[in-house]
Amino acid sequence: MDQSKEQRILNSVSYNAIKGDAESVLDCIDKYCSQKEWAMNVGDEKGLILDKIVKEADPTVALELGTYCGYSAVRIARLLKPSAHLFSIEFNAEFVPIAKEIIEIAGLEDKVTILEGHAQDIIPQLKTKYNVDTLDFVFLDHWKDRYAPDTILLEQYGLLRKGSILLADNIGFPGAPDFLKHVRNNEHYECTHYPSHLEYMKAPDAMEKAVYLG
Ligand SMILES: Cc1ncnc2c1ncn2[C@@H]1O[C@H](/C=C/CNC(=O)c2cc(-c3ccc(F)cc3)cc(O)c2O)[C@@H](O)[C@H]1O
Ligand SMILES: [Mg+2]
Repeated sequence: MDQSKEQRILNSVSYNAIKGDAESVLDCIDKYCSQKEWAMNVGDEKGLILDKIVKEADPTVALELGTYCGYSAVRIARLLKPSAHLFSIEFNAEFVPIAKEIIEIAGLEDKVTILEGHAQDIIPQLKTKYNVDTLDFVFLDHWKDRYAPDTILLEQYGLLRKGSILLADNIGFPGAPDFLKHVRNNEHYECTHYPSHLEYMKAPDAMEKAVYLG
């Protein structure tokens, strides 16, 4: 059976990236997806905004919703301090092994745990099953209509603390209007908008940072 696009991305990383070098893994994926096959990685331009916010947050415990091929997991994990950890939730069984392999090629397998399943099923288990207290940073990049309900779940399960930083991709396109409605004009959040462009394209996109105020 033909390989999937995600498998071809892994092949390219496996063949071209320098083992243990996270930057070379990111560069390889960005090159492949801008020159060969577009894919929905956060990409190099919005990736710089992600880097900035992760450095600002300097999280001990981080969560990502929507691992996909692991591009943003590598992007985030490469910036984590030694004691820090990233949990990344992904429900597509085809993507999980691909992401695991890409994270391993980047040498970041000890910093990232991929939790296979639906976010709405796993978020309620983070404290009990994964020993999480509260989350310092959350990157939302999964189905756009899940951003709002899953943010509410994070609140309801006491996973956010004063100062927890949420960063959401694709606020411009495909858009996440319910999420924006939830965090903007909400006294529990302080929001910042970051205009940018769609990964590997000229089309406009944006990211939104929402700091939980408790
Ligand atoms: C509740 C739940 N639980 C667990 N995993 C979950 C989950 N919901 C989704 N996932 C997982 O996360 C990824 C899904 C990402 C969705 N991202 C986008 O749709 C997306 C689309 C574009 C785009 C832009 C222009 C176009 F013309 C077309 C598409 C750009 C983007 O940056 C995107 O992120 C994917 O790996 C999926 O399995
Ligand atoms: Mg995205």
